Amino acid sequence: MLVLTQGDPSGIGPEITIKAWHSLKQDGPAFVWLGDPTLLAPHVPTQVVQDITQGGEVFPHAIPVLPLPLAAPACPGKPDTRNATSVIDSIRLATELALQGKASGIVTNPISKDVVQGAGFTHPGHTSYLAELCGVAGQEVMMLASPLLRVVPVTVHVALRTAITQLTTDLIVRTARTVAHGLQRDFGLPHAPRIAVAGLNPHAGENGLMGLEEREVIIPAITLLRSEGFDVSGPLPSDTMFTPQARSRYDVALCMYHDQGLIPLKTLDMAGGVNVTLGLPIIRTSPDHGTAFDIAGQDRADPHSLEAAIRLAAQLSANRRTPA
Ligand SMILES: NC(=O)c1ccc[n+]([C@@H]2O[C@H](COP(=O)([O-])OP(=O)(O)OC[C@H]3O[C@@H](n4cnc5c(N)ncnc54)[C@H](O)[C@@H]3O)[C@@H](O)[C@H]2O)c1
Ligand SMILES: N[C@H](C(=O)O)[C@H](O)COP(=O)(O)O
Repeated sequence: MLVLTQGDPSGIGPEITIKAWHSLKQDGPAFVWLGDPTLLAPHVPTQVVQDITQGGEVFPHAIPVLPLPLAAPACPGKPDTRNATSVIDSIRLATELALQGKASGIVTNPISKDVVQGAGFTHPGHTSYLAELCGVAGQEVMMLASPLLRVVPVTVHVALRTAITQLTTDLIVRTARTVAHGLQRDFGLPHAPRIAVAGLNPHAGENGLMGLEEREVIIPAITLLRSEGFDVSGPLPSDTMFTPQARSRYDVALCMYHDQGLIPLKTLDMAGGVNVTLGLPIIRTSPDHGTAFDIAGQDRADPHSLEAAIRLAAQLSANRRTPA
């Protein structure tokens, strides 16, 4: 049974949860909502459950809820830091259920990083918080996966200037190892994952004419990974590595910074994209988008990325239980 966190109650999480439930209620995968039931009712039937195992029998006719009350009423589009504790508790409690083996995985509705950080949350988002809760801090990797493309940013939620200073051969190597393991264990890739490594600079540095990071940082990482038997190509010019022809030659693109990977992923497939955290002892996915405060409460949110996240979490969980 999957657990779905409530996310920021003023965002589109409640709306896309309701829409996803209508799509999944007959054939699943089923989930239990961990949040304030007033966010869903009266728009949709809900039923409080005492135990996550009761979720399966409830799901076809109501959203099963593990209740977690908000501190203040949620107003769509107007986030309230008074609810930050409830937002964070939903993530923490869902993680505990997964670590105890009671939940097969967790799917997280979007949170607003600056709202929770305004309440003292010190992480840049779910990913590092989940790693801390799971006791694997520093081993987490963020992947955005869709049927059209998988991207992994080696540096993530930091300023671009900081990302460039954070880029090291060791970080690229460690990230690639985690990605290869996750693609084989959780995604069930039947072959050695083909990893395409992006350059950092235009034209991948043009042999040092436009930057030295490829020569001094990225190529040494590729060389070391190849010596360990990984199927790695690059450094590739990132302006041509996302064409259909180029994408057919790899299973995942290792990108040097957040937008280098997330722009092509969300441009190609915002509805089918899913955020997956690799390197954790639990399964975690989330939609590839955020809280969309600008459209919250207007019945305009597209639920497809959340539905894809729920389906992928169920698939990854099954693959982890019965490895190929
Ligand atoms: N997975 C996550 O928890 C996650 C992901 C990205 C951003 N965020 C957070 O969300 C907040 C807002 O971030 P942002 O504005 O950069 O990104 P966003 O994804 O919330 O919104 C960007 C644009 O895309 C639209 N959009 C997003 N999801 C949509 C959907 N399902 N249907 C229709 N339109 C959709 C929004 O209306 C907006 O115009 C920030 O605080 C950020 O930290 C969270
Ligand atoms: N995938 C989102 C993005 O970067 O656009 C999100 O911010 C990820 O952050 P967390 O899953 O760590 O909250």
